[in-house]
Amino acid sequence: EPKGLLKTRFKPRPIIFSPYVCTENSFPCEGPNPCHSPEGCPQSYWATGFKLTARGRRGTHMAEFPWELNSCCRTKLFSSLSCSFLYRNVMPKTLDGQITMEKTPSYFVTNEAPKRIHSMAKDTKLIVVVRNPVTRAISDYTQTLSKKPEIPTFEVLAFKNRTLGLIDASWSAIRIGIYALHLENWLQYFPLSQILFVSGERLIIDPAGEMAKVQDFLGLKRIVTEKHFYFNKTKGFPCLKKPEDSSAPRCLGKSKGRTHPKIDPDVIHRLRKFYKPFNVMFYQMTGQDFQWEQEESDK
Ligand SMILES: Nc1ncnc2c1ncn2[C@@H]1O[C@H](COP(=O)(O)OS(=O)(=O)O)[C@@H](OP(=O)(O)O)[C@H]1O
Repeated sequence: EPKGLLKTRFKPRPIIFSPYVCTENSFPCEGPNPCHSPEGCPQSYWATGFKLTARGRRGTHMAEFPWELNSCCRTKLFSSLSCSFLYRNVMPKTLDGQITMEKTPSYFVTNEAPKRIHSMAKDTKLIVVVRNPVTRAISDYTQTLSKKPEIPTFEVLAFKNRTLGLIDASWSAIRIGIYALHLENWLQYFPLSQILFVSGERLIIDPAGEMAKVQDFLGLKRIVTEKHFYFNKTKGFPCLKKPEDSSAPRCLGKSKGRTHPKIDPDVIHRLRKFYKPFNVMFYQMTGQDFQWEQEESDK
């Protein structure tokens, strides 16, 4: 069974995973493939492509997708397929009472995504998980570092000119955290009422609270509640209690909650100053105060 299929026991509204966004016949993924690394995406998938045989229209073909690839590679592969009508045609249909979900973090910062998604389905509901952009940048860097240990330090990458304190806003780890900028792009196509902003910080402290907002936003009954979570101290994250269809509790994987490197406090301070006006703008745009200015220290 495909791993990416988001199944749910919350009948009568099962959720299926059906990732396609593109309505234009273009290839959105340009530039080097970040998944081309020994521990990343196997080169052979890119060299030969995978078997996409449309055996039926109701999901059997999904098994042909190389779900064993990591999420980065799957996203890359999805992106390359998303503009193919073949791909679109072989996706399972969304049946009555089902919600189709697609989870690709990079869409939030992809210029063409709002227009494409809007032209595909203008009533799409959008959920964005945001966290303090400084912590986000460090987390992003930590993830890259885990794959490429030879990269320069965070402090080096963060600045165009450190003496002048000039932040390098073109570095993706930093650029992605300028949420107001990206949101502006989405608001050209979608009203704010169609976008839910989930606090990444609150998702850890109060997962049930954030999930309640998600369920309300999607028009679902509040089925996921406090009773489904417990806090795993070792992991530092909430975990799901024993799911009905499995014997073990479910925590986030090894790639979540990596220890972040210790960053020079001056650099943190400079970054906080850099983000402050953008954060304030973001709070005004969303009508939500995420309180990132109040966090005293980073992880
Ligand atoms: N459910 C939930 N609640 C709170 N925080 C979460 C959750 N899922 C992922 N994370 C944290 O988000 C950071 C990036 O996660 P991902 O690896 O999933 O990102 S990505 O999809 O690969 O881009 C990464 O942050 P750090 O661990 O601080 O580096 C994840 O731990």
